Amino acid sequence: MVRLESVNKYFNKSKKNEIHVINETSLHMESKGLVALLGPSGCGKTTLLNVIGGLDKVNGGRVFVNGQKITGRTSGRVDKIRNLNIGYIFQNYNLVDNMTVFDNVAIALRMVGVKDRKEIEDKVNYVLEKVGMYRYRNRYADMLSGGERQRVGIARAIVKNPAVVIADEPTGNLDSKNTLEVMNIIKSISEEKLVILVTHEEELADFYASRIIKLLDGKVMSDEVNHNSEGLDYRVENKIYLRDIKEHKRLNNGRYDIDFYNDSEGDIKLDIVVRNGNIYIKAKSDKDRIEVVDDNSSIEFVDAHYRKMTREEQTESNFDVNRLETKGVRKYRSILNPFSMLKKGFKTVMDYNILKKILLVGFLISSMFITYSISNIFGVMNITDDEFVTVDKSYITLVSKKTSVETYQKYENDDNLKYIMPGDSKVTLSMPFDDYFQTKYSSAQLSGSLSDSGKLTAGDIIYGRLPENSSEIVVDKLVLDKVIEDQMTKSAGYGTVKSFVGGVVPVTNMSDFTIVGVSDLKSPCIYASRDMFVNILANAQSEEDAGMEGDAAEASSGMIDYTLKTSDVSLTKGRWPVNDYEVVVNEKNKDNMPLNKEISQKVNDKKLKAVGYYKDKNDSDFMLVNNNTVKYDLIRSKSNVTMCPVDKAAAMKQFREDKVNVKDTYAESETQYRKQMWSSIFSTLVMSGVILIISFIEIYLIIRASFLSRVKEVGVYRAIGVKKSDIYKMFIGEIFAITTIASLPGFALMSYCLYKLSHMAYFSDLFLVTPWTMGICLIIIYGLNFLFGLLPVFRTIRKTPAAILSRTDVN
Ligand SMILES: Nc1ncnc2c1ncn2[C@@H]1O[C@H](COP(=O)(O)OP(=O)(O)OP(=O)(O)O)[C@@H](O)[C@H]1O
Repeated sequence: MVRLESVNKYFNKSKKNEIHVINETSLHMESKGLVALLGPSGCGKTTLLNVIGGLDKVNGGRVFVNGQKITGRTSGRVDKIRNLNIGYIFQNYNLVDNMTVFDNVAIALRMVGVKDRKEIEDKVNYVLEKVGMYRYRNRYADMLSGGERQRVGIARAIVKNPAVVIADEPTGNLDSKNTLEVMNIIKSISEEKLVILVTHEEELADFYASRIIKLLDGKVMSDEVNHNSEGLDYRVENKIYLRDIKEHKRLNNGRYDIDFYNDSEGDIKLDIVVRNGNIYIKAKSDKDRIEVVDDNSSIEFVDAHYRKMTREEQTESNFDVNRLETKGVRKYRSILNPFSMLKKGFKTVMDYNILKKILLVGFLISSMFITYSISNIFGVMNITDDEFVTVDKSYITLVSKKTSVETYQKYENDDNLKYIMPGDSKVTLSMPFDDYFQTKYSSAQLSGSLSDSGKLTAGDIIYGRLPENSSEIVVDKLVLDKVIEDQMTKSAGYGTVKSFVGGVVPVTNMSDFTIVGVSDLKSPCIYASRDMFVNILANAQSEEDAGMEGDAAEASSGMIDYTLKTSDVSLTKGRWPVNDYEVVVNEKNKDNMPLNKEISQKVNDKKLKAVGYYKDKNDSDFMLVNNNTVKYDLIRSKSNVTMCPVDKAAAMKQFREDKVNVKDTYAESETQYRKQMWSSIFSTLVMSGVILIISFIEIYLIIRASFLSRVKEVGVYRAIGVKKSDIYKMFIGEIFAITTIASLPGFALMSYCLYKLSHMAYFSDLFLVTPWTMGICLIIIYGLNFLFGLLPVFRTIRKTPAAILSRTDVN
């Protein structure tokens, strides 16, 4: 049944304090009988049992249990063999403290695959009754005395009816009465099974054992069949044998019948009072202690002489091993399924003491930190178009400080370009708030990139409609979004993008434009008719002077398309400037600007020719030229040319091949913005990184602290044969419960706050609160808790059960 072949075991091998605790031991034990291992303390008895029971590894030799080798095999395999074959009674009980007596015993049955509740109940109750613990079956193990715990440990070992029972000092903590009861049970088990017993009490071994092996310093000193002694001289302290007491006096006068037994020398002085049916006894000397013996007391008076226990009395034990025969096929089983795993996890957390519950606040805080940091990192990394895009996304820019009109005209006729315009296309149109008196003198500054309304289709418009004539414009939502953030705009009644539809936008020297539609093309554009571009560029504020008020907005050179003014001024002499480089000036200048003569003002390095005079009641002094001349003036005064290509990529390629300096405005502004943002992103990353690391350390420390107090529990579970996977499950369930109870609310709270913040203009770019960023936060929170939580479990569980227990053995 159990065979050891040249087994060697060392502790602290190759170190100064090396102990050769099992020394070349070979033994063979049959499938029945009670084998007692005797020897002085520290000679290696427990270690030998651990090796046989698969709780510890050997350094050499082989061990077989029930024909199966348990040395040199995986821990899972060893667990299986020992669970199905061995019942272990531990010297220090190894009960699971937070389980009831019943559950401590029942777990052994569940592990060998017994599922039927009734069967479990019958067997557990039977063994508990036999070891005298039935009435305590619902008590938690940590409320039991040492002797009671030992009896539960015995019940657990035998309940599964194992082929081998290993008993390490099973009676070490029992009084003599219980010792005999337990030994009688063990003896009756050994009639059918193999029991290996370690005991210090030689007389017990002599009486009960069928074979006695004596060990010394790890070696077998003797190994003999025990010719059992006749009787067991084992005095039971709680029985007082009255006939062995030397002095006996009797007082019997009819009314009083008192027996007095005394084995002490001194005087006995007592007052006995009987009153109202109660008996009061008072010792006259302080030294005498009085103990009342009644039905509930553990002391028993026996009206006989003490005698050794006889073989017949020993076999009187009515322990019936057959009642423990399991019905189904025995199988090494997991004791937890996903449901019970979670249930146990939540229960464990709920049962935490107050200190541990306070530690849970740490999880709450760290999950808040993690959520904050992750959302912050994503927020600053997530650069959206509206943060940097300033011109129509389809535009490219010809980079040139000064462009010649000839070059400009060449590109104007290029088939690859839909249209071009001088400068960077950015304009600012002022829309005055005329609706209310209070806001009359303020205006909304609509800054955007001038773009062709002809490109729009009805599907691009989210409010209003497409323009129908050249005085109607469409503004993109991106432009308006920036404007409505302003409090003044809101109080002027323009709190929504939609409210801008119908807004009137005056441009100096031109007739008013009306906003007829709002587009949503994520391009910051003001869409107007292409014919209007030159005049808008010449008369509207450019981006730089957008901040200035009033007249500063006027075209700096004072050159105006005469068609815009024909109704305001009257031509007094000459004709309108239909040809390029012709000009009509105010008649007050006629003396120094003679008709049909070149004047000193130049456009495109060419002198203008005065072809007429106008009269204006406002006494203005602008130069009226044709649209081309205005354009030439713009070309020469502005750096860069904005181009709208038919196909951006193809145009860029072509320009690069021709070595023309063009840039993809959208791509470049993105790169530039990213560069500019990097410094702030970097500092955010560092801060968030530090917060994350602090959170990780916090989680690790909390779980580690919590786990250290649990190492013993893990050792106990491993020792009684619970699968490694079940121990992982227990902790997974617990970590899941901790995370759900403590971290999840922290995450939810922080997500809610960040969500609110991210809807405020100032914070909107700082935090990204989307389902997927929050999903990532959750994964990180649960993932980290599992990782750090299972790390100490993993490190501990790799050790043998004996090694885990030896670290925590304080009993
Ligand atoms: N994990 C361990 N690491 C180092 N030494 C150990 C370890 N476990 C036991 N020992 C030592 O090995 C020797 C044998 O210990 P073991 O517990 O097997 O003896 P024992 O005969 O069962 O003693 P006792 O009768 O007191 O229980 C002892 O000297 C003990 O100190």
